[in-house]
Amino acid sequence: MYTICLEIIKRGRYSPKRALSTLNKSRILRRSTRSKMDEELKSRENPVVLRLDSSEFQSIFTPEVITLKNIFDKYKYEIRIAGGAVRDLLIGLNPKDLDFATTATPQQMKEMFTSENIRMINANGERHGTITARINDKESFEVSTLRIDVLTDGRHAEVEFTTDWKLDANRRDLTINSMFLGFDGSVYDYFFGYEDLKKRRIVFVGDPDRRVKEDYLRIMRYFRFYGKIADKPDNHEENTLRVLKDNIIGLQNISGERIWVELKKMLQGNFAGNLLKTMIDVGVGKYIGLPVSPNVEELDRLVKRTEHLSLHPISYLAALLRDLDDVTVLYNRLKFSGYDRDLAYFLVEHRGDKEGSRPLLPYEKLVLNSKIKQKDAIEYVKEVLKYRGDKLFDQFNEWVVPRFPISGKVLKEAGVPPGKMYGPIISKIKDIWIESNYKLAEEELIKYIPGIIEEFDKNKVKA
Ligand SMILES: Nc1ccn([C@@H]2O[C@H](COP(=O)(O)OP(=O)(O)OP(=O)(O)O)[C@@H](O)[C@H]2O)c(=O)n1
Ligand SMILES: [Mg+2]
Repeated sequence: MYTICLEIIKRGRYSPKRALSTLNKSRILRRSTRSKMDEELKSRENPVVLRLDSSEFQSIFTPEVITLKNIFDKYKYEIRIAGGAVRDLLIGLNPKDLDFATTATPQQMKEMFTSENIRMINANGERHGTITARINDKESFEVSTLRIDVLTDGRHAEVEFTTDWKLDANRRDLTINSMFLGFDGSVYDYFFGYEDLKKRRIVFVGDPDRRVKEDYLRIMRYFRFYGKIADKPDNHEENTLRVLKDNIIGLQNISGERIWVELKKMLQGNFAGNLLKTMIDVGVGKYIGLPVSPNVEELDRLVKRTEHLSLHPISYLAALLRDLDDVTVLYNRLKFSGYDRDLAYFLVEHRGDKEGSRPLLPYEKLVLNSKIKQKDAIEYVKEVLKYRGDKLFDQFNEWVVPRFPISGKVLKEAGVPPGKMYGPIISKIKDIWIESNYKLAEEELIKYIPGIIEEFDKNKVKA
């Protein structure tokens, strides 16, 4: 441990004080321990488990990807597609982005790309072994040097580069995310990820406790990938849930933004409501800004009545919140977008609205009198109707927003002197127009102006 400590200080990335405190907080994996673990870890001698037919993966080889590959070939470095893209291809999904892994060090990549006149962007990743190359000014690719995480504090890692593919697979979170794809279609799978994918099991690579302690965000990722891969809502391994529970406090140091990225994707996937409940059971709630006793009964009701619908991720969270203050606390922790925040406020405020004789009227009013963008208000109303499981959803969907005929220009032409009165007058006429079910036209509406002004004047005198 002493040697590692000295080495870290020597590398100059940490001050001696910070290095010591990081060491105290973290798990040190000495190389001897690491190789012992590797021996113990169930892994495969021959990692090539299958060869994909070219029709299964050719579509990802754009001319830019081929250019990238040719450069690595020319300099005799190995390069393979890594992680999520391999997983997605194997389950028949089109990967949305490709991450590459290579035996070349960042320095070697920099020299190679410089000689080949390839632009490199975002130098920040270099410390962790990632170089981003921009090919043909069209596509950017992240290429990461194979690495092991020597030192982790649950958020960041101090890395060491390697040319051993198995060691790089070994530092990844889940078996299904630890595979590589060669350009000839070979799938390299050291830790039985392909089997787990087929069995729809979400399994950490090696010791789950160690994996989670390396990066506590993996607690959230576990649930996200469960929703993506599993075929039953509640088929977790008991030991895995226990490990997540034991480590839950680690989430407190993970940024809200990173948590929200994972949580949002989880809530957009399968079994969102069930998984949210399991997350609460393992104790995630208080670390992600949910109230001490989230309203799980409301979530249950929501899930039951909306089974056939796809809800906005915010709806599931809103169900757990009891009032507007709860929304503020959640927003302060997760820092979601202003749109998402206002949707949460809107849902909590209007999910219990009572129905009158014109059931759509309150929703029409929300849109027509909205202070936010009309387009957003329409989306919010649709979501609240979905949330309520309301039959009105289809009816509201067909509703065409009518055009309000009165503007400042009309008032001016009707002889109202310009000034502060325009806003309140327009708003009053709008109410009359809405109540008339949008039947009254401009000529009829302007007839109300004198009466409205008279009433305002009377109120002014009284005040
Ligand atoms: N906390 C993390 C984050 C990422 N990874 C590894 O880095 C890869 C890429 O991470 P990311 O892009 O976040 O996830 P993907 O698996 O690619 O999923 P997505 O398709 O949603 O991007 C993962 O597959 C996994 O091997 C990891 O081990 N631990
Ligand atoms: Mg990815």
